[in-house]
Order: sequence, then structure tokens, then C-alpha cells
Amino acid sequence: MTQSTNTAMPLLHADRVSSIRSGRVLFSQLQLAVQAGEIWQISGANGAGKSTLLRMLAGLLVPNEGEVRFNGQPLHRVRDDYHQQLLYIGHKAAVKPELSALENVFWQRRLGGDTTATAEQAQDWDVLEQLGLLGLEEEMTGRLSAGQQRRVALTRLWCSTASLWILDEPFTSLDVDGIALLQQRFLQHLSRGGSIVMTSHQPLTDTQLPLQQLTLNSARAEVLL
Ligand SMILES: Nc1ncnc2c1ncn2[C@@H]1O[C@H](COP(=O)(O)OP(=O)(O)OP(=O)(O)O)[C@@H](O)[C@H]1O
Repeated sequence: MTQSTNTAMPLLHADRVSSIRSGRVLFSQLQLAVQAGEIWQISGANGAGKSTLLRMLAGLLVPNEGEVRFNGQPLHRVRDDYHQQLLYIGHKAAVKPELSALENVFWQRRLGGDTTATAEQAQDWDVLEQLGLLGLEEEMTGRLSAGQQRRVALTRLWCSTASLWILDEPFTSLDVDGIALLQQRFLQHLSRGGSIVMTSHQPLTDTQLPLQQLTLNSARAEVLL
């Protein structure tokens, strides 16, 4: 399986990676080369291995074969630098349920590397307003609806300076306006030279997005006997 459209050294390169989980080969010899300014959508049926691939790209899972490289270096050699450049959001809403939306935004800025962040800066209110969370800022996040919790989690995309975003099903639970808003944010990130690798079961609707696609074919998964 090969996916590469540009010969320049990729920002992120999964080089002939394979994954075996629960005795099944999910993918084998997979190539994915992500350049600055690119957005890749990983598609495939339930269980095809999309989340597994994203975790591998994020350095959370070691490939059974092959290697993932960032700026030409194996991830294990550039781990600290990579984690400064990377924002990974898994498919579960990564929020602290016992904190308010406002507190979550503050901590996201701190964890995103903003050492000057103080609580309740104007910037926090701006982010909450953009995500339609004004009026809910003091509510414990765990008491918000699934879509509202997802919006709180996605405030990380407004707080982070990371150049590479790896996002597992970011549209989950979002309404139509939320999906459009997120795609606008993607465009802004890409126009600044950022890159995105994401999974989604639904097609992206913004035709301005320079979308590249990789489909994992679960029918080709092999069972190891
Ligand atoms: N921690 C694990 N240990 C063993 N097998 C796992 C583990 N996590 C996932 N798997 C298996 O790997 C396969 C792929 O899972 P994965 O979550 O990557 O699929 P997916 O394409 O993201 O699916 P979905 O569309 O349902 O989110 C599944 O068969 C799953 O059971």
C-alpha cells in the first residue's frame, strides 16, 4: 500500500509500517508521507485500523515492521521535539470532566506550551465564544452534552501552536455548524503551513480543503494462523 504525492522530505513519514493486533494483520508495508500544508483523511470500515495507525503516527504505538519518521528522524530519536510539534486528540473527548469549560481552556493553553497563560485571559473568552460555549463556561464539563464536551476538547486546536495535528474522529457529536467551524479552523492551520492527519467516517464538506485520502481496506486484513 503506497501513498505519496510529493518527493520533498516529508514532515511525517510512515515508511512501510505494519500492524498486527489480536492475531490480525491490519495493514502491511503501508506508506504515508505528509508534507507541510497537507491534510490527510484516513478512511476505512470499523476495525480497519484507523485509530491504530493514528496512534502509531503519534508515537504511542510502535509498528510491528517499518518506522515512523519526523523530519527524517525516527520518532524515538526526536521524541521531545516531536511532542512539542504535535497535537494528538484521540476519539474520546480529552477533557477534564470535573473542570469547567473555562478551566479546561486555561489548562489546554498551559499544556500547549503557553507558560505565560493565566486564568481567565481575554483569549480564553475569545476561544469559548468562537466555539459557541459562552454561557456554559462555568458549568462542569462532565455535565455538558456530548457535542458541547467535544467542543470543549476542540478548543485545544485554538490554543495550541503545534504544527502537526493528528485527530481521531474530530467531528464526532458535532452539529452542522460545529463541523463547518472546525473545517474553517483546518483551513487556517493549513494556510499557515500546518499539517493534519485525521480520521472521519463522514466526507469533509469544505471544498476548499486540499484533501488527500488514504483508505484502509479491512477486507485485506489477514488472520495469522
Ligand atoms: N489495545 C488493543 N489490543 C488488541 N487489539 C486491539 C487494540 N486496540 C484495537 N485493537 C484491534 O485492532 C483492530 C483495529 O482497531 P482500530 O481501533 O484501529 O480500528 P478503527 O478503524 O479505528 O475502527 P473504528 O472505525 O470502529 O473506530 C480492531 O480489530 C481492534 O479490536
